[in-house]
Amino acid sequence: MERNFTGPDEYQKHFMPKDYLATYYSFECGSSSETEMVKFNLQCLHQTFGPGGLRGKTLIDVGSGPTIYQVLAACEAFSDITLSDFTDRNREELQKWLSKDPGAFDWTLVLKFACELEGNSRWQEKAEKLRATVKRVLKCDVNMSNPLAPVELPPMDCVLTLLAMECACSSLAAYRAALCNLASLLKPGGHLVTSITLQLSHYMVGKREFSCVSLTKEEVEQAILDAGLDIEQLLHSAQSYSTTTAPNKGICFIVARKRLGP
Ligand SMILES: C[S@@+](CC[C@H](N)C(=O)[O-])C[C@H]1O[C@@H](n2cnc3c(N)ncnc32)[C@H](O)[C@@H]1O
Repeated sequence: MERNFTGPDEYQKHFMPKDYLATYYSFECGSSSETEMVKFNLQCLHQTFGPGGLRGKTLIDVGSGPTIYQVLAACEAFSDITLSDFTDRNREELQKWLSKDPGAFDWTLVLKFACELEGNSRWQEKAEKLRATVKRVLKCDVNMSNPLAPVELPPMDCVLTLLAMECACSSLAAYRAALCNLASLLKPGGHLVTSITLQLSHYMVGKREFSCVSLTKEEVEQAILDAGLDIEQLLHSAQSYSTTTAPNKGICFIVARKRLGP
């Protein structure tokens, strides 16, 4: 394990959903680096799950954090969505939005942008559709061979994970092992959809610094192949966060398919 790795206990104690959401998802000043990163992911997700894209019944989003933007496109293509995260606070924040708690984060601007991509303006209907499609919110740890233990779900049609694996893993070896853990949740022929910030060593949540494993595009590609998946699409962008919040060097969005045999 690398020095100064932010492990599960620190996430549980110090990762504050409100600080994370305020920094990365305020979506207010249209041209901030943070907003552009959200738009990049929403555009890739729309391409992946929009017309002619992936379809299926079951999808799990792993390392959801306190966010729902990542399943706005997928809820039109999958009928049973599971959200999951390691920390209690993040799962509580998700439940607040799902149950329309008045203290929940306001996703209106992001919902409107996702609907614009789909060519409709009915963002309230989209919110209701997503609430109806999310069937459960589970605890997960990507570093365990069954990340959902003790829960066991039937093999999934799709595993989604955005901006989480590089935060949850202490080294390249741990990232490679965690990808195998995620692949084990998939049916043969099922899809992994992932977005990874490249060469990011740490990021800020409020005044706290959280570590990441710094990955290159080539390391991510090789890890996916070695986890038994074929890459069907890879979108690489130089887009990055503000250097003071998360000094990454680009981002990679990948769609990969689990091989049918060994
Ligand atoms: C940068 S946030 C990403 C959240 C969200 N997916 C997004 O796109 O904004 C990283 C997330 O990884 C989660 N995490 C950290 N360690 C983890 C682990 N071992 N297993 C699963 N999730 C973990 C954290 O709780 C946090 O929500």
